[in-house]
Amino acid sequence: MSFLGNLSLDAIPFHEPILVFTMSVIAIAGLIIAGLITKYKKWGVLWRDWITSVDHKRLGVMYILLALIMLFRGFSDAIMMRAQLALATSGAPGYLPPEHYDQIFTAHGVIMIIFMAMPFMIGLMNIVLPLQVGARDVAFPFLNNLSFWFTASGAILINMSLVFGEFAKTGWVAYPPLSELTFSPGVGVDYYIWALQISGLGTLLTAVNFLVTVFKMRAPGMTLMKMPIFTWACTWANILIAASFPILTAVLAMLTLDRYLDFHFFTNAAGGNAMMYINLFWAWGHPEVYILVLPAFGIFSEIISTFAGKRLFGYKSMVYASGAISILGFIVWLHHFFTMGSSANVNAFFGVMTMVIAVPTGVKLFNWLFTIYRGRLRISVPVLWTLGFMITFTVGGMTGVLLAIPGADYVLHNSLFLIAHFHNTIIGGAVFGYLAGFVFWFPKAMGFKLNEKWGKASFWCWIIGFFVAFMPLYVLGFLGMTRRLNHTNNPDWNMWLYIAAGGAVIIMFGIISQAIQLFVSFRDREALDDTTGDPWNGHTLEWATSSPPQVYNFATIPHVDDIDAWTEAKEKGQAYQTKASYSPIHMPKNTSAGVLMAASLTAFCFAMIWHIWWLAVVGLVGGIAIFIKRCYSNDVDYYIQPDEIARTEAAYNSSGNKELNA
Ligand code: HEA
Ligand code: HEM
Ligand SMILES: [Cu+2]
Repeated sequence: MSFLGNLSLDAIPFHEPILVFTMSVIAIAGLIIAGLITKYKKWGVLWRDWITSVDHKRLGVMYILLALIMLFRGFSDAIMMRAQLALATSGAPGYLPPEHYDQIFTAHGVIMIIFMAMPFMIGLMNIVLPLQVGARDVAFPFLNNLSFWFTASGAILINMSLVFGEFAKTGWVAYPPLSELTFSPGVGVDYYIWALQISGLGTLLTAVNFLVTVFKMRAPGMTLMKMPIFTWACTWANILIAASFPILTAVLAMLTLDRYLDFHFFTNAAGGNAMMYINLFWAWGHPEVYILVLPAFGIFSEIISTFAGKRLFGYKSMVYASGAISILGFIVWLHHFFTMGSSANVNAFFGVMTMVIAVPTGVKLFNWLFTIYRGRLRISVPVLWTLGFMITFTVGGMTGVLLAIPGADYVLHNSLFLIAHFHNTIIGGAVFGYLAGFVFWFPKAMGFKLNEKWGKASFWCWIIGFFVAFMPLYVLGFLGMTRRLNHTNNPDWNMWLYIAAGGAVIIMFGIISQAIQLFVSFRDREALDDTTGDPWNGHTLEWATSSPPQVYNFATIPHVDDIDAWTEAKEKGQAYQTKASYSPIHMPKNTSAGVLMAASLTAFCFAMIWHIWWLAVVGLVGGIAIFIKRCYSNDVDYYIQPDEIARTEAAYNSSGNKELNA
C-alpha cells in the first residue's frame, strides 16, 4: 500500500477521449472563472458574503446555483445516452462502450435526483420559507451553512470521479450483490456511498432546521392552519426527510461495512440477504420522490392563487392531502419490487395502497382547477409552467397507477415504460415546479425580474421536448425494450429511439433559452428592477419586504391574522408603514466553520474511497476538531442597532417603494 493508497496516475482516464475532453473543458472554465474573480477582486466578497454566509437567502441562492450546474451535468449525461441509443441500433456499437455507458446512467440518476432536484428544492425553501413565516432567519443559521457545504461536498466527490477513477456502474439504486466488492471491485461504488452519505447528512440537518423554524419561529398570530401553503408543503417534505433519510444513512453504512470490513449484511454467504438492502433502499427511495414533488405542489398552489387573483381553493384540504400523501408514501415502497418474490397478498396490499395515493393527488389537482375557475388568470411564465405541469403530471401519475397493478408490473417492470413514467412525474411535477418557483421568486432573491420572452421560449422547448423525448419510451416499453440497454438489435424500435433523441435536443434548446434568459435579464437588470418588493401582487409575507430583503428580513416582525397575511395587510392599508422606532435586532455572524468542516470531511471521504488511511484520519479528526472549536466559540452573534435599521428602512422607503407610499 503506497502513500496515496490505491490512487495512482493510472486512475486518471487519459485513454478515454470523451473524459479527457470533459476534463479540459472543466479545467479551462475553472481557470476563466478564477481569472475573472481575481481580475475584479471578488475573492474577498465571495468568501465573506457568500461562502461563509449564514443568511438563508444567500444559502438559497448558492443551492440553486449548485442545482443549475448539476442540471447541466445531468443533462449532458442524458443527451449522451440518447445519442448513444440513437446510434447503436441494429447491433451497431455506438460511441460509448458498456462500461462507460453504465457509469453515465448511474451518474445521471444520482446527479439529477440528489444533486439537482434536492438542492433546487432546498434552495427555494431556504429563500422563501423563513420570509413566509415572518422569521429573521432559520432556527440554526450555522447548521444551515454546514448543510449546504455537506451537499456541495457530495457534488464535488461525484464530479471528482470523472477525473480520478470511475463512478458506479450499478444504476442509481446500487443493488447488491452487484454493488458488493466481489462484483464491483473498483472505486465507483465507494464514490456513490460517500457522496450520498455526506449529502444525505446535509439534507437531514436541513430538515431538522426547517422543522424547528416552522414550529418555533412563526410570526405572532400565525397558527399552523394560517401557514402559507408552500410552507406547509415543505413542512410535510421535511417530516418525510426526517423520517426517511436515516434509513438511507443506515443502509449506506451497512453497504460500507460489507465492502470495507467484509461484513455480510447483503450477501447470501454468512446469513446475509440482498432483499434487506432492496427493502431499506426503497423505504427511503419512495418517500424521496414525494419529498421532491410535495414542495413543487406547494409552489403551484402559490402561483395559481397569485395569478388567478384569488384565494387558494380548499386550503385545508390541500394541507390534509399533502399529509395523506406523506403518510401513504411510507407504506408503498414494495411496489418497486413486486417481481422479487413477495406473495400475491403482499403485492396486493402494496398495490392498493399505491393506488390510494391517486385520491389526495386528485384532490389537489381539482383544487387548482377550482382556483382558476372564475378567476382572471394572468398568463405569465410561472403560470405556463403550472398549466404545463397539470397536464404532464396527470399523464405521469396515471401511468404510475398502471404500474401499481402487480400483474401489469410483471410485464412493465424495468422496461422503458417505467423510465417514461418517472421522468413524466419528476420532470412534469418536480422540475417544472422548481422552474416555476425560480421565475416566481427570482425577483425576490435577486432584486430584478427575468426576461419574459426567453422564459416563454424555454417553457415551450421544455414541454414540447419532454413529450417528444418521453412518449416514445412508453411505446418502447410496450414493445419490450428494457431499461439500461447500451445498444439494441430490434429494427422495430429504431424509429422511436430516433424520435426520443430529437426530443432531448428540443429540451436542450429549452435549457439554452434559460441560460440566455439569465444573461439578458442580468444585462437589462435596471429595466427589470423590482422596486416594490411585490412584483406579482402576492399574498404572503415574502412580498412584504424589499427585493432582495435586508439581512434581518423584517424591521419589525409582522402580526398575522390571515392565511394570506400580505393581501390582508394591503387591504386594510397596513402595508408599507415605516415605524417611528425600532428595537435592536439580534443576528448570527458569518462563520468559516461550516465550509472548513465540510472540506475536511470531503478529504476524509476521498481518502476512504482510495484507502489513503492517514488522510482519512486527518480529515475526520480535522472535521471533528473544527466542530468542537465552533461549539466553544462565543463570537457568534451581533446586534443591529435601531438607528441603523431606521436609516436602512428610510433609504428603502424613499428609493424603493415610493410610488406605493405616495
Ligand atoms: C416525483 C416523482 C414521482 C412521483 C410523484 C410518482 C408518483 C407515483 N408513482 Fe412512481 N416512480 C418514480 C417517481 C415518482 N412516482 C420513480 C423515480 C420510480 C422508479 C425508480 C427506478 O426504478 O429507478 C417510480 C416507480 C414507480 C413504480 C414501480 C414500477 C416498477 O419498478 O416496475 C410504481 C408502481 O406502483 C409507481 C407508481 C406511482 C404512483 C401510483 C404514483 C402516484 O403518486 C401518482 C398519483 C397521481 C395521479 C394519479 C394523477 C392525478 C390524479 C387525478 C387526476 C385523479 C384521478 C385519478 C385516478 C383516480 C387514477 N412508481
Ligand atoms: C432533461 C431531460 C432528461 C433526459 C433526456 C433523460 C434521459 C434519461 C435516459 C436516456 C435514461 C436511461 C434510460 C434507460 O435506462 O434506458 C435516464 C435514466 C434516469 N433518469 Fe433521466 N433524463 C432527463 C432528466 C431527468 C431528471 C430531471 C431526473 C430526476 C430528477 C432524471 C432521473 C433519472 C433516473 C433516476 C434514471 C435511472 C438511472 C438508472 O437506471 O439507474 N432524469 N434518463
Ligand atoms: Cu415508489
